[in-house]
Amino acid sequence: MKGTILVADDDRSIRTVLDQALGRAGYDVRSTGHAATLWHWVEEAQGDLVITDVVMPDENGLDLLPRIKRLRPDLPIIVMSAQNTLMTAVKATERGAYEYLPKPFDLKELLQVVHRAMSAPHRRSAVEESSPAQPDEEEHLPLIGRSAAMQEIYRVLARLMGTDLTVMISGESGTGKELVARALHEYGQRRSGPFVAINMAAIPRELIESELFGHEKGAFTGASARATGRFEQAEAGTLFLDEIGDMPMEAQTRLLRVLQEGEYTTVGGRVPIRTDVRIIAATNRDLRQLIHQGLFREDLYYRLNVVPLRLPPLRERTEDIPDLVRHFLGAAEAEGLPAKSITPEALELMKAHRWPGNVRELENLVRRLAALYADDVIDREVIERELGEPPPLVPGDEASEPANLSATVERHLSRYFGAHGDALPPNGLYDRILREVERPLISVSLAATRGNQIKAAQLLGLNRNTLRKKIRDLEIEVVRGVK
Ligand SMILES: Nc1ncnc2c1ncn2[C@@H]1O[C@H](COP(=O)(O)OP(=O)(O)OP(=O)(O)O)[C@@H](O)[C@H]1O
Repeated sequence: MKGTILVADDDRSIRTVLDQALGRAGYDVRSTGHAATLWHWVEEAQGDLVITDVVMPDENGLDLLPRIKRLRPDLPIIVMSAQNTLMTAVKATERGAYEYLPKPFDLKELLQVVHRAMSAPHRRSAVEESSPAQPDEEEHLPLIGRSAAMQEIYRVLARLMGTDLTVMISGESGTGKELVARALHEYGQRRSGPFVAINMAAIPRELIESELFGHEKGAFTGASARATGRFEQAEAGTLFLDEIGDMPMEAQTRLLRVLQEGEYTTVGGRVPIRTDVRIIAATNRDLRQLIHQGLFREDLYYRLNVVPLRLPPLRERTEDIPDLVRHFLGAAEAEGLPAKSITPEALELMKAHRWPGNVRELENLVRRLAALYADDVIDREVIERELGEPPPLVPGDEASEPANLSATVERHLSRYFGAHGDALPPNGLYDRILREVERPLISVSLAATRGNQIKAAQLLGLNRNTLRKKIRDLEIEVVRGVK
């Protein structure tokens, strides 16, 4: 036997699955539906690893964790939970869990974690007994969403909690980059220090260096007095550098030096100032592309990209929309706006929307409805009116409307299959069909924008260079100024 695993979960089917899978993998398994029995086994010095659920009839598994850790600090514990909030992930990690797995979990992944835990030299997990990150049950920085994508983010955040690592958050505008940066700070070691945010895109380029590092009196025209910079303000805390891709080259060079040497000088100053600041950067632009174009320093990129964290756009996690809507409706109510509910049909319609502005767009819509809409129930018609049918790409061109576009694809497909009789079509169908759809889509967009590739890229939600490449690859003719 490779060792004994103690399993606690009140769901019999999960116990059965784990019994079988772990047994087959060569482990001895003891399982129970009660926290008390698990605790009893642990007290008796049984088991080499614990896998526990959080909600059990007699006790919360998370409350058991510190007790187990105190009694047997070397016993690794894997926590599984269907609650799937950031708080559960954070608490499990904070209380010494070896790993946290949101339910439903992938059995293969669980087995990998078990093998890892059993073969790792049993390190004592750092249990923060004295200062829990967030003593209250309520998350005061609520990150909403239980989709697989968000759960992965919670797990990374929980793991980062005990570290001071530099994090690079990427994601479209409005996906929650700043919220995640704040959560990293609030649940991290520096939570008693300041959180200072600066948006590179919002500050005139020539002022960025002085904003970041401060300046001496007379350093430039208009510098009538010495001013502190964000680095100084963030001392012993976290500095959030938003839209880092918009940072001018000279400022990048200066920032790189700070990251390498841990000190900087103010603009116009000579004396090096030591700094102790954790950096979190964010970008909605493709930094690799900026590097390629010579607009971003590659060495700085590697310094910042220690832990990359990608926030998915809302359209990739539409299952989170109902929770988000309820959350924002609740927030509006807490601010004194009338209570409202929303119908399932309205939510379905919202799930079908593309949300180019991501969570921010959704939040604004819900707030607007909470404030301005008279009825208590938000139904499908309201959402239809608010989100509106997207206008045809080319006004008057029916074929370019999305519904007709999919009909066109279907027509193409049936023609395609028809041409091959009963025989299967040749391989590579997916790419062929995509090319067939891509071509008219790009041509129509270019026609709609009179050949303006920047506007067409915006319309399509494509990067300008990606569009250019596609135009070249698909040999699309661009006619300027003609509709
Ligand atoms: N998972 C989430 N749960 C709850 N609220 C969210 C979530 N993600 C984003 N929000 C809310 O959406 C709004 C936009 O989020 P945030 O400002 O963090 O996005 P961002 O990615 O930093 O945007 P930008 O790139 O435009 O600065 C905020 O009001 C934030 O509270």
